[in-house]
Amino acid sequence: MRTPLIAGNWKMNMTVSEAGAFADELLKNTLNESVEAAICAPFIDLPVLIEKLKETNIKIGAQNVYYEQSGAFTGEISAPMLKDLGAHYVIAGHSERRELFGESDSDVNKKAHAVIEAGMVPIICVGETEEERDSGRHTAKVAGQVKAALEGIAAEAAGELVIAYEPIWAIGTGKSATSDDANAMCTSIRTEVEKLYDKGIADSVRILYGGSVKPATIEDLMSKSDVDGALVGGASLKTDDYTALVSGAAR
Ligand SMILES: O=C[C@H](O)COP(=O)(O)O
Repeated sequence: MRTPLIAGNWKMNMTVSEAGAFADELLKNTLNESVEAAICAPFIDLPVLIEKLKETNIKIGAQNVYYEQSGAFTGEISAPMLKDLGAHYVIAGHSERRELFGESDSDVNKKAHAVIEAGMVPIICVGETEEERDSGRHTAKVAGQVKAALEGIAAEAAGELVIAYEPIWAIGTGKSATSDDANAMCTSIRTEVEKLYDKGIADSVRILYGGSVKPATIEDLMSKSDVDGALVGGASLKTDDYTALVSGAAR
């Protein structure tokens, strides 16, 4: 049985003061404990979140990482730095990074390796453009991204992974995939993982859907067999919506 996961992705939002205030507000709410809750925040917000939420089960994650351990890489943050800080998750290959910052499948794979080697869990993002879906290439595109991201990842680590299926056309647009379409893609991702490893690993990998998920849509998504939670952008920025998403993800 896979534990449902709601991972907020704050993207480039929230100053340190705002992050601190969010944590203080969140502490007043009761989060459903049968669901794993995580917040992936800008690097500068991680210390305040980790400190303020340390008595809770909420896991804190980063939104990016550089795959080298240390060295002359001005402006970058390494996986060992994030681990030392207390991060649990690191998003790798979000479509905004792929599209706006030129991140390749190979970069995503190196990032996933670095995160695992440092003892954290990558949330690997995959997803197709609207044009790829309209032309029927979405399944192949996503399978290719999964295969490339998992290249060389050992079976022991693979079962712990989180993969987020985020159709690019549904991100921040208010246009969500139907729960059936989301589930069909999550199923095909699980099938790809089974091809690369085995059924046991495919059954334990958590696969999230992302793209305009709101408190009003989470229950329908979670009623589907292969959707294990959501990676949530906009709706994770308000404590009450975030709390409602966690409640709605309970099975
Ligand atoms: O990582 C989260 C996704 O990009 C979804 O963002 P959104 O919920 O604002 O559409």
